[in-house]
Amino acid sequence: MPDRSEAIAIASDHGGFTLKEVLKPELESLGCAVLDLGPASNAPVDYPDFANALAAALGEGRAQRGVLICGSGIGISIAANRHKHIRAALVHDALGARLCRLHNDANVLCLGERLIGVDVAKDCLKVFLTTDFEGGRHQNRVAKLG
Ligand SMILES: O=C(CO)[C@H](O)[C@H](O)[C@H](O)COP(=O)(O)O
Repeated sequence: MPDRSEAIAIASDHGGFTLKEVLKPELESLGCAVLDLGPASNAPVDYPDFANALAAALGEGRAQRGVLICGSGIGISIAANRHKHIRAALVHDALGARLCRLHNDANVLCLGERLIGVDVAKDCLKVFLTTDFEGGRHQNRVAKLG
């Protein structure tokens, strides 16, 4: 289980709003404090604004890891990875969620609401939160990401 003191920030655009609302109680049931950075409805918004808000929350220590959702997961992951302290992984299944933690020490999970089902998304979330970075040969590689 995740560290109970860990806060997880979550944000989306309109294309990821419904899945964001589904995953919030999942995060709580996993013992995480949830920092919802919006949006508050599925009215059209621009995904970079929400990726930037989440990056700021992690940079300021208001959350330790994050979840970002848009329609495909692509735009919001691109936006998040423009921040040096963010390692955002766009994931489509539990194996991807596991590998992005084991090998890449990803600190942000990105999902595409229009591409994956709710149960797969819940699996990805749980695996992302419960898998530790392997370190070892991966440590230097991750350090070289900047
Ligand atoms: O950024 C994306 C695609 O790379 C996301 O899927 C967005 O949610 C999507 O582009 C939003 O599209 P919409 O037609 O404006 O709903």
